[in-house]
Amino acid sequence: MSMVRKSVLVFRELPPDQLARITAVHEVVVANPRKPAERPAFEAALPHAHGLIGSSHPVTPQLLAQASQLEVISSISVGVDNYPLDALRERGILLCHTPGVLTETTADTVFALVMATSRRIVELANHVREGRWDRNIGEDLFGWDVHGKTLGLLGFGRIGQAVARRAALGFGMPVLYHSRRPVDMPELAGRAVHTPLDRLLAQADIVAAVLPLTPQTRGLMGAREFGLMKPGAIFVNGGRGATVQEDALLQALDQGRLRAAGLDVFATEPLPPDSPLRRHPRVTALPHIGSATHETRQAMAALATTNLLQALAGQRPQAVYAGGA
Ligand SMILES: NC(=O)c1ccc[n+]([C@@H]2O[C@H](COP(=O)([O-])OP(=O)(O)OC[C@H]3O[C@@H](n4cnc5c(N)ncnc54)[C@H](O)[C@@H]3O)[C@@H](O)[C@H]2O)c1
Ligand SMILES: O=C(O)[C@H](O)CO
Repeated sequence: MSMVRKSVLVFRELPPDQLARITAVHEVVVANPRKPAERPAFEAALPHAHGLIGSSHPVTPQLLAQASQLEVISSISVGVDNYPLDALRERGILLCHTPGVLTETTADTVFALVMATSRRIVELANHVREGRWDRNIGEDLFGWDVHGKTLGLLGFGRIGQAVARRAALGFGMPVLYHSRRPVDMPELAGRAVHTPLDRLLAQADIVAAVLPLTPQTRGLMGAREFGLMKPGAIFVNGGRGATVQEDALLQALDQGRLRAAGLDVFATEPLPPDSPLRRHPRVTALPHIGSATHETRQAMAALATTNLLQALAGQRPQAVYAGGA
């Protein structure tokens, strides 16, 4: 790799071993703009930065305009909705991300939400914790079987396919999926069927979204779509919050149309303190933990660091989302 020292701005904490790989080659400033005390250092470093590495902070076109030296942004995420794709393309700035290394972990989280909502795991664990388990439970606390139910997947990329494997092979669930194009998955032997959105919503018992946020998917699930779902169905979201119109979801829950919702992602994160989704009795809400295990976050940081170092050395990075000459 090239030994030309460049300037790197780390805008989210990196594990020490990955930070050391960068400091061995480049000048590094670590400053998280989400922390008010670190914001001035972030702003001071931005005009000199050749590389940015981090996640969770929206890189606006205004912010990008200040980064006049920028060659690469290496995101520690697979989702790239925080970045201004057109402006990056226009300036020939590379955008790298971390596909693949978080697929299985995120699929585990999505499936955990399917299980938790169907079997009322959090609600019933609280029942025990709060000292209310004083007799055999009755029908009012029974759950709903997962095995054998029809799963509808919105999005059938890396994560959608990993969820489908769990569902079809582990739980005997027929899978319907909605995606931009049909996918050949020989290991599922026809048990995952490409299906138009409206038909999927009408036929699935459990609908799980694992979509990226794009202009086409923003607000995809609204009142009409929740209205098409089977009465008593479950909705899970492990993709991006803004693909769902949250008011419409709340209405479907309050009207008793939906049995429950399991959500890892929200239109605004962290979820505002007064959001009804925080305390709704039929909602299992998680703080965006899809990929949040020690092993996976380490693998994401390592891949993002490799992407950054390769780009700054003039090589084609391992996982480029867009851009570059
Ligand atoms: N909850 C989490 O912590 C977490 C973790 C990882 C990823 N994610 C989110 O999950 C998304 C998917 O990740 P992936 O690795 O599976 O991505 P991917 O690119 O492999 O798959 C995306 C899928 O969405 C489909 N799609 C895209 N636009 C569509 C549209 N307009 N209509 C129908 N289908 C459409 C594609 O056809 C594809 O099947 C990421 O972009 C990210 O936003 C969330
Ligand atoms: O897109 C991703 O990688 C996840 O949401 C984690 O940020």
